[in-house]
Amino acid sequence: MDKSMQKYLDKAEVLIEALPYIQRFNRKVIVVKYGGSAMVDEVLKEQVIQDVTLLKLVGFKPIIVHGGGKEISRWVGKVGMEPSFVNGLRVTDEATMELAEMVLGKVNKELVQLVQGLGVRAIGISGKDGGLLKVRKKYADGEDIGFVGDVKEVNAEILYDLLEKDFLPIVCPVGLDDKFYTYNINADDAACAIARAMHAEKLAFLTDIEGVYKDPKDPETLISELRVSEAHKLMEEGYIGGGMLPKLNNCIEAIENGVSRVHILDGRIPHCLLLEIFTNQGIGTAILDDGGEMYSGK
Ligand SMILES: Nc1ncnc2c1ncn2[C@@H]1O[C@H](COP(=O)(O)OP(=O)(O)O)[C@@H](O)[C@H]1O
Ligand SMILES: CC(=O)N[C@@H](CCC(=O)OP(=O)(O)O)C(=O)O
Repeated sequence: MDKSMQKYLDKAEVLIEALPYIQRFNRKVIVVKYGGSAMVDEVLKEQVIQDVTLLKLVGFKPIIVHGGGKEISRWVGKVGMEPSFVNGLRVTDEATMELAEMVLGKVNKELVQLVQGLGVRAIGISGKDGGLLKVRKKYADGEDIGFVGDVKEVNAEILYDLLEKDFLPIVCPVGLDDKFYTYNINADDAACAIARAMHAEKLAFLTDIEGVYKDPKDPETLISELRVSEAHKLMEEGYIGGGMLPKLNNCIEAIENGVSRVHILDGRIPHCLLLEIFTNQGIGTAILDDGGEMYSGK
C-alpha cells in the first residue's frame, strides 16, 4: 500500500475508534469545567472551544462552566489590591466581588462569541439568572472569607430548557443567597453542583497539571485511575494541596452523587478533551467509585 493511502486509512481509523464513544455519549450531558492556562493562552482557548463545539455537533449535550481566577487576580492586582486565597478559595470582600463579577462576565461573553463563531448557538448565563445557582455563605475551615458561596440549589430546569432548544449553555460562577446578595463561587464547586443536578454522564475538569500526583514534584507518580477511598487517603496523608484539594473533593462528591465519569485533564495539552473522550487511550486522572470498574485502556 502506498504511503498516501496509509495516511487516509490512519485517519479513518481514528474516526472509527471514536464510534463507540459517540454512541455512548449520544444525547448525554457532559459538564466541562474550563479554567487555568487553557483560558489564558489564546490558541489553547480556541482549541477547547473547538472541542466542546464538536461534542455538541456530534450529538452530545455539553455545558461549559468557566473559571477565570487568573484574570480576576490580574485585575485585583491592577487596582492595587493583593489577591488572597484560603484552601484554594479567593477571599472576596465587596470590592473584590465587584471586580470578579465584571471579569467573569467578560470571560463569559468572550466564550459565547467564540462558540457562536463556530456556528453553534451558545447562551451565556450567570448563576444569578433565573435562580440558576442559589448559595449560602461558605467558610474555609471556619474562617470568614467574605462573599464566597457554597451552591445549595441548582435550578436545573433552565439548563434542560436550553439544551432542549439546542443551545450550548456557558455558566459563569456567580450566584445569589437568600437575601439576593451576590456571591463568588469557585468554578469547580459550580461545575460539580451542575453535574450532579443534571445527572451528567461525564464531568471533566481542565486544569494546569497532568492530573493527580502522589508526589506533585515527581512526574513519575501521576495516578491515571484513582478510587474514592484512595483519594480520601491521599488527602488525609497530606499528598494533596492547594487548588487540587477542592477539585478532588468535588470529584468525589460528583462520583458519590451519580455522575458516572469524572476526570481531571491537563488543559495545556491541545485538544485534551477530544483525546480523552474519543480515543482508547484516556489521559489525566479518572476518579472512580470504589466498586466501579477500572477503565483499563479506558
Ligand atoms: N497531589 C497533587 N497532584 C496534582 N496537583 C496538586 C497536588 N497537590 C497540589 N496540587 C496543585 O493543585 C493545582 C491545581 O489546582 P488549581 O491551580 O486551583 O486549578 P484550576 O485553576 O485549574 O482550578 C496544581 O497546579 C498543583 O499545583
Ligand atoms: C471563590 C473562588 O475562589 N472563586 C473563584 C472563581 C473563578 C475560578 O474558580 O476560576 P478558576 O477555575 O480559573 O480558578 C475566584 O475568584 O478565583
